[in-house]
Amino acid sequence: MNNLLKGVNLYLIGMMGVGKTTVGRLLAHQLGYGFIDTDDVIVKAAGKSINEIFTEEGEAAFRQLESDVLGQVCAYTKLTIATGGGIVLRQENWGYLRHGLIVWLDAPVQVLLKRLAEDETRPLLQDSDPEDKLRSLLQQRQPLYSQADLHITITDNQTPEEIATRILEAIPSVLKNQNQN
Ligand SMILES: Nc1ncnc2c1ncn2[C@@H]1O[C@H](COP(=O)(O)OP(=O)(O)OP(=O)(O)O)[C@@H](O)[C@H]1O
Ligand SMILES: O=C(O)C1=C[C@@H](O)[C@@H](O)[C@H](O)C1
Ligand SMILES: [Mg+2]
Repeated sequence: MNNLLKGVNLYLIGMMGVGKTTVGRLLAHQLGYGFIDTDDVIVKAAGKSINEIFTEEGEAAFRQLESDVLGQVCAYTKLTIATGGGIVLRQENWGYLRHGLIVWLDAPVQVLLKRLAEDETRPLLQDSDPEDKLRSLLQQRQPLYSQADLHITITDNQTPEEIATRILEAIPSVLKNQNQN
């Protein structure tokens, strides 16, 4: 697989809670790739949490930091990159994502809700109705996520290991399609 990918980066996109960070780490390990999480890089660079960035500087400032980080990491190869759920929102980010293979992890809102129930680190979910919020974010973003090279549908009972294996198994078909273009 490593030979087939020829160092091309893998970008994981999808809604918050879908498992980009968890699965991305496993994929990197299996491919012998480095692992980067854009949210983690932003937190380290800013010296504050994502909640603090949203509260003190606003979402637009966070999105700018996110684009800056993505623009920098796409210069490297042999990376699996877990992105933030909203990375698809900015047109300029697609220019960076297209440097690599884009994998959309897609799970039903009920699965996301269950995973994020106790989690207070996602500012956009600090809402009186998190389920409704997730539904409207997904509705807004679905057409953007669907521009990925690979669409992986996730059900409730699949382990991160199983999902990583499914992605690895699906990659050759996408590379073949890309070579034909
Ligand atoms: N396949 C899975 N089965 C069960 N739990 C999972 C699975 N994948 C991830 N999780 C759990 O769901 C939560 C969210 O996962 P993770 O942080 O990887 O999501 P994310 O897509 O990176 O979210 P964000 O966009 O907010 O960074 C974590 O608690 C993680 O342990
Ligand atoms: O879906 C989103 O817009 C976000 C998801 C997280 O990964 C973080 O990037 C942040 O909480 C925003
Ligand atoms: Mg994450």
